[in-house]
Amino acid sequence: MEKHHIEVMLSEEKVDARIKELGEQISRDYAGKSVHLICILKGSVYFTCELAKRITVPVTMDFMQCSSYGGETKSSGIVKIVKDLDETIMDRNVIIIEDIIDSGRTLSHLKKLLAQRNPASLKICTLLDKPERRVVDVDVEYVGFQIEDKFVVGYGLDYDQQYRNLPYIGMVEFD
Ligand SMILES: O=P(O)(O)OC[C@H]1O[C@H](OP(=O)(O)OP(=O)(O)O)[C@H](O)[C@@H]1O
Ligand code: HPA
Ligand SMILES: [Mg+2]
Repeated sequence: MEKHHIEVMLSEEKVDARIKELGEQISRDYAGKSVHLICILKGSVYFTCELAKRITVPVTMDFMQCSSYGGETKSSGIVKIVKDLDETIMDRNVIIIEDIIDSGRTLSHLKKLLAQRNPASLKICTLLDKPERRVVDVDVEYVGFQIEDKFVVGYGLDYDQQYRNLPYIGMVEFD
């Protein structure tokens, strides 16, 4: 890893307050139904857990893992499925939960893959969106924050597997 330090971009209070709002919005949108949250490992673990606590309709969860970044700050462009879902999503109201949409490659690939499995509905919820970096277009229904083009860590996001446990979103500044 290059020499770097971390600066706060979004405080713990801001992130928590926005997740509460997203939970309330999802609860309203799915009133009278249940939701099946798909947590994309590893980055979205923290966000998925906090969001699930703020949703008031019945929630079930499953986990999937893709990888494209490895130890780099640039996507390799190849999305690998490392772990598939345990359960069927057929006829369920599925929401893919992501920590960040950057190039859009991961979510575009996942949305196509999951749409083929006949869910009742399929939406995407991401904590962070970096629109400037988009290479592949993807419709995202729920966005926590739009951010500038900085490599960010914390709240599940890593730089070479470090910093996931920071309770805020920090940006990596290279010294
Ligand atoms: O829009 P994209 O350019 O595809 O980037 C977004 C994806 O990259 C990160 O995952 P990563 O592959 O680093 O796995 P991780 O969650 O285990 O860190 C992040 O969690 C998203 O899944
Ligand atoms: O800014 C980022 N930080 C960490 N992981 C990422 N994966 C895509 N973009 C990022
Ligand atoms: Mg990563």
